[in-house]
Amino acid sequence: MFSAKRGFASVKLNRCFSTRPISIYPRSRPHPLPRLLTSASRNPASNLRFSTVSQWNQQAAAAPLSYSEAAGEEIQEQVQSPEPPSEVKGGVQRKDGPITLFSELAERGLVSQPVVDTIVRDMGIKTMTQVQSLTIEELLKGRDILAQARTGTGKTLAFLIPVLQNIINNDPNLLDPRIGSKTASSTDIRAIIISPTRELAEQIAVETGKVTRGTGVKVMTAVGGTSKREGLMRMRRHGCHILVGTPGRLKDLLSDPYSDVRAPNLKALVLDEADRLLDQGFAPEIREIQQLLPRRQDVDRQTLLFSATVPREVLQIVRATAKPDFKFVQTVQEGEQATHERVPQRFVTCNGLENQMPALVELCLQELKKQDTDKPFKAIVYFNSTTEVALASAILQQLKPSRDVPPSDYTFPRSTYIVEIHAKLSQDRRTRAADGFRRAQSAIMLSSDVTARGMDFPNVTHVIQVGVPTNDDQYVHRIGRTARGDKNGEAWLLLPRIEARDFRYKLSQFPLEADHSLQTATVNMKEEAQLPEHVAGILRAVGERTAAIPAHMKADVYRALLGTHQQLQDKAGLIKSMNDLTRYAWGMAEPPGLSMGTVVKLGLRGIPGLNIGIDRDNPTDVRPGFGRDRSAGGYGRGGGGGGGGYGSRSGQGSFRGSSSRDGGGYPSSGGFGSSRSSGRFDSSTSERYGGAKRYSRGFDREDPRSSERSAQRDSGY
Ligand SMILES: Nc1ncnc2c1ncn2[C@@H]1O[C@H](COP(=O)(O)OP(=O)(O)OP(=O)(O)O)[C@@H](O)[C@H]1O
Repeated sequence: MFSAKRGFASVKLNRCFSTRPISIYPRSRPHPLPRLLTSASRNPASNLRFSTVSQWNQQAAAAPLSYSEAAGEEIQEQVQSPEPPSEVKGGVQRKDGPITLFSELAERGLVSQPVVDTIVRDMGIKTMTQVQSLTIEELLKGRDILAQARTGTGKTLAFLIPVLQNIINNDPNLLDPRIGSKTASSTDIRAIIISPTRELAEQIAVETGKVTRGTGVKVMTAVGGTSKREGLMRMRRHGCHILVGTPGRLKDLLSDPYSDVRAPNLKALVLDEADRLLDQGFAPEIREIQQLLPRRQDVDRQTLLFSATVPREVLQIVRATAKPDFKFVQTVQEGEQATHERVPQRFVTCNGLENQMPALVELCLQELKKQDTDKPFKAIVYFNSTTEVALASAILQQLKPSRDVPPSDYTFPRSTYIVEIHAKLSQDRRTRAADGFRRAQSAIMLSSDVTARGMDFPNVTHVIQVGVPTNDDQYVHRIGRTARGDKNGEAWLLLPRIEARDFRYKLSQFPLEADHSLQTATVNMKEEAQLPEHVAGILRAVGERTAAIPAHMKADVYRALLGTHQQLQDKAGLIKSMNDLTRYAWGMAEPPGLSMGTVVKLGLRGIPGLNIGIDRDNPTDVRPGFGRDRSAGGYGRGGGGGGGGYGSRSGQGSFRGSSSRDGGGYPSSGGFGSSRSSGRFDSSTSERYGGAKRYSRGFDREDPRSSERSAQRDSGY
């Protein structure tokens, strides 16, 4: 957990435990709603939109089609945005206009002075961001709000301040730390904040601890992967006013008749990353949590929903269930993508899947060379599956100088912190990885989507995505890890040629520019070539490190990639590319085996090039040539059949394409297409090996709909 020593909250936060979850709120306004119209009173200086259901009916006319109107439903009012810079610069605040300075919250008697002092004096935050300016005052009135604002624009404080103040307004004693502490109880929780990931829940709890410092309001966390018992003991001992957690553990606590965790006077329910929490993966648990809370007819509470992305369906769900005074605050203009203008976005087309790792290493080396003490290189590299994260981490870790690895042009500086994070690690390791990366100056974090949303790592200079993300929202959230607050950052996307169509389809609306600076991206690994020394050097370095990776790890990545590329139409092209990866990058004599069940499930039946009937997950499969023992030895440097992968012997700048005849150089062939293996890779032969019944594991894309669900099951995500 975070501690004051590490530069986080001095308030002691406690984590507890695990799981269940929406028709979001009870329907509280008449249905069906009349079709409403949009009025537009847009401030020319503004690109903000602000809507209230109660105002919809008063709107009469015209104006362009709004988001919701286009959807055939209600209306939105376009209202003025604040203009913080000019007003704030002059130090003169309009007393009737939108609030843009935190100090004014106290001056207007809206927020208690000690709370404002904490924000302004202790946290050093004086001026509000747009989303804060547009929501805080409204939320203080107890309204339901769904707010959409760009990543890194302070949405957390936007909901924390009103949640805290409304609790204090309801029970002013809580402003006094002594009295508040004495009256705190786990059976009288006043606010619940739900986050889709454990790391984010912990981060929000730390932020809440900062804001509540100096008051008697107690903050606790409840996330999976931690001891439920210990968490409960802490909660009972210290009490809790604000509980921050993940859906599974919250549901578990609230539904447990012996937990003593209750919220009979709940004032606020916050859904951070609301669209994620309301999608199919989490919605059932959120629904169950709501059913465990007092009915809104009996106890009035507000619901606060925040995210950088708000798909239309989410808006519709929320509208259908929110209070009549519900507002939709949107600081991202309609049709505009919620990525920051300050993030240059580049894509690199790699010749094949086998070029991605060298291109990643080349990019990191290139950017590390440019770093200086004022701006150290700090990158998050996103992959679409946990196995890819693990493999990349294993390779990159070995590119750091050690007893066995002398520093060279192809190694990272010793000071570069390299760490992996994904849902299959223990919670303890995940927390340590996140903490370590947060504190590090120069660092590379290999990550699945567990860190894609909400995580506020300081000073991230680069977000690099390997492969096309699941959808455009995921792209937005990932690149939102950089350029936070007033910082700058850049985003890179490395994709193989086979994903080009997918890329154009999913990400066409983003301002991505082609980049051709990475030479390793375009090398044709199948042909002999004379390469510049530094290109050959990178290929050699990556090849040697790849050779040392156990075969089963590569086989897992192979299966995961098949899963994450399921939507690709060109199956034959996919298998060919995958087999090139296993051969030219990993030095495998033949592709990892797949059971017939897996092949069928993936829609690959009849596709040439598969190695069917051999599944390392099947313990009865003892055919020679497969499984860990053989293939572990089959990689790497120059074994006759093994290969060595990337340029393991391509010194002096020369770079030799593979040939099954010479079996050496870069990369060696290892019998691909040799008589021994021929026949295995055609579908007719494959059929003969069919019959394995188990569905292979390894399809572990951590995308919003599959893996987080399984992660949730596995580890209380
Ligand atoms: N008014 C402000 N002025 C300057 N910095 C702020 C302000 N409000 C919040 N911050 C800081 O900006 C950073 C990003 O805030 P936060 O994590 O709340 O962003 P977010 O909008 O929730 O992002 P995401 O969409 O990624 O979840 C934090 O470090 C926070 O302390």
